[in-house]
Amino acid sequence: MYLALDFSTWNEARTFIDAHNFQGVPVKVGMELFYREGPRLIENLKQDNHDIFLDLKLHDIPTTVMKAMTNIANLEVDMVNVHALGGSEMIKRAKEGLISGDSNHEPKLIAVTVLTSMDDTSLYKELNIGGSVNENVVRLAVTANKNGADGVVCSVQEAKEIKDVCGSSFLTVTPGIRLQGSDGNDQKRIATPALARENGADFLVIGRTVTNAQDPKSAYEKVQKEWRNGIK
Ligand SMILES: O=c1ccn([C@@H]2O[C@H](COP(=O)(O)O)[C@@H](O)[C@H]2O)c(=O)[nH]1
Repeated sequence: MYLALDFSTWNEARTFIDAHNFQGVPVKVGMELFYREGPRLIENLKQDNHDIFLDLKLHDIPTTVMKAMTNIANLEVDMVNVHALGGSEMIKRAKEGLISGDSNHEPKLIAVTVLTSMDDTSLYKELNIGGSVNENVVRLAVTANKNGADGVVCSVQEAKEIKDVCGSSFLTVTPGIRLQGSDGNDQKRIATPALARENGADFLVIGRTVTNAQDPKSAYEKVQKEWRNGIK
């Protein structure tokens, strides 16, 4: 389970981690924090023994993504990602870039399918993309799988079908996690930790349910417990 460090500065993120005893938990670093703090942030988090999912969602021509991934590989994080919509060649080259880094520690390559902030209406009415979200997610997962990705970002709703189609070792990383009755915010495809468990998601990404909670530690533990044990 990755805690999304959606903060503007390392100082804010560290204050939150320390105040609520999240020392050493796996964390997800996104654009907001990385674009402010850069690679030294990763050094700081590694020194503090956090596993790191670097969520920069690369999407560019294959050569550019490959070269960027070579540099990212040297940060020795655990997981990185690209947008699957960049296509098969881009995904292949991203993997090549990760392999060709100087480090022996190769991060897992994850492809973002359809953002969890989108639903069927956003795809069709806004973007004129045919097919349901579910169909598009599964198709992108198959492309990612064929071209060397280790898994995908998807919603909990698609996790089971992706495992059926791509195999059980193909990873499903699922944001949009909410406790029963919590605000979905800008997310459209949300699900509880219990459903994530039922659908076989490998990793949860948990942000505002914890970071905006009155008692973040107890919200985190509730999510963790529900994910491990289901609702009892
Ligand atoms: O499809 C995606 C891909 C990435 N995310 C990221 O996950 C967290 C979710 O935050 P919540 O506060 O739990 O909604 C956030 O950092 C997103 O950038 C995603 O939500 N959906």
